[in-house]
Amino acid sequence: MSLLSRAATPIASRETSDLVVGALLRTGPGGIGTSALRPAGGHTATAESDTPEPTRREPEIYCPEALRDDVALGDEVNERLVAWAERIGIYPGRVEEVRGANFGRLVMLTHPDSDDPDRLTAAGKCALAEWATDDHYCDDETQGSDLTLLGARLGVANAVVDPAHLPPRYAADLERAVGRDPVLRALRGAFEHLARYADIEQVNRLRQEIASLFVGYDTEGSWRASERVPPVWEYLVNRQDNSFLPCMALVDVVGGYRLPAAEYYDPRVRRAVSFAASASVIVNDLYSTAKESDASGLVDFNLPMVIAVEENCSTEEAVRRSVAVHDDLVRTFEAESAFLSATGSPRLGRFLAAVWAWLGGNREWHRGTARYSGA
Ligand SMILES: CC(C)=CCC/C(C)=C(\C)COP(=O)(O)OP(=O)(O)O
Repeated sequence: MSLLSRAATPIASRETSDLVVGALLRTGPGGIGTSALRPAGGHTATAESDTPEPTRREPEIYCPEALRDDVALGDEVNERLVAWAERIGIYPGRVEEVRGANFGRLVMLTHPDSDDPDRLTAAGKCALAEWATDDHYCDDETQGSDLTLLGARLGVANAVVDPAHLPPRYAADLERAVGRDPVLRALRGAFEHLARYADIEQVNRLRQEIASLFVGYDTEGSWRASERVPPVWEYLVNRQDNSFLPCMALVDVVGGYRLPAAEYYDPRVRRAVSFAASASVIVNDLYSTAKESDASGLVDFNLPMVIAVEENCSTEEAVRRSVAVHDDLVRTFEAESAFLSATGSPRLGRFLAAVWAWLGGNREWHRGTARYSGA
């Protein structure tokens, strides 16, 4: 769950948990669910050794392809994001890891309807600030995360995202807290940059999505603190909030138009986009599972893990079932958004097409980022 190596508490709460979590821990990169995975990079043996390199595998999922891959644009945005991260102070001393994660590539791939580096950088800063909140507050003890402080920190972070209005004396205290904490500065800075392109309705929309994201972070912290593996339904409820929805919510901002609130919050649109959001983050679960079971035997939550625990099945089978959940979500989004596009406004059609494109770019980024491959 973090960009960086971290220490977390092993989780096991049900009778089967030790067994299943143990099985998950024994699986290394490329090891989990191999029969549900397909080779992506081929199988090679080096000249120096007859030992074959581990085959890189990736989940065979139902997902659109990325609509563009402009490496130069992605690099340009990435360098701007890395420079900003350094300036603002997130991930201190880990600049190369931030560069390798290549969040610039993520926004280039997921927003193919803009080639404006500044717009893309604004969206990238939002994503990076949201990720930094997760890593620094929730997942990475080497970056100061502390479960006992999580709720309080997220409360202050939310007061930066949705600015708190305090009596002057206390407002100064809040400002000092922001000055001390790079995560808070990143969240504020990202919103400032975004305001060049987002109107007040779009800014408020993002605030709301981030509030839900923070609830998701808190929920995961509670599972971890209580060493409780949630049932699958509860995991999926949380993963809808703790998802890439805040990124997807910006597709119109980056595209240079606005989907009005009446359409964005239409329950039928909300439902379709929520399916896409859940699918986007199950992709993350599928690609980051190996990273989340690190060599020191630590494990984090992901869909294959909670399915394996609840359904008492092998990790291979749990990956297969997770892929099936993912594919159902994508197909449902595809069908419902096709209907909504056919019957709704041209803007809605454009927005839903952009969410579809976002899914394709998201998977492409997960395929290559050093955040998950360690490349
Ligand atoms: C960009 C964005 C909304 C990120 C915040 C939420 C987040 C970190 C994810 C949705 C990814 O999930 P996870 O916490 O599992 O992340 P890692 O796999 O550790 O990168």
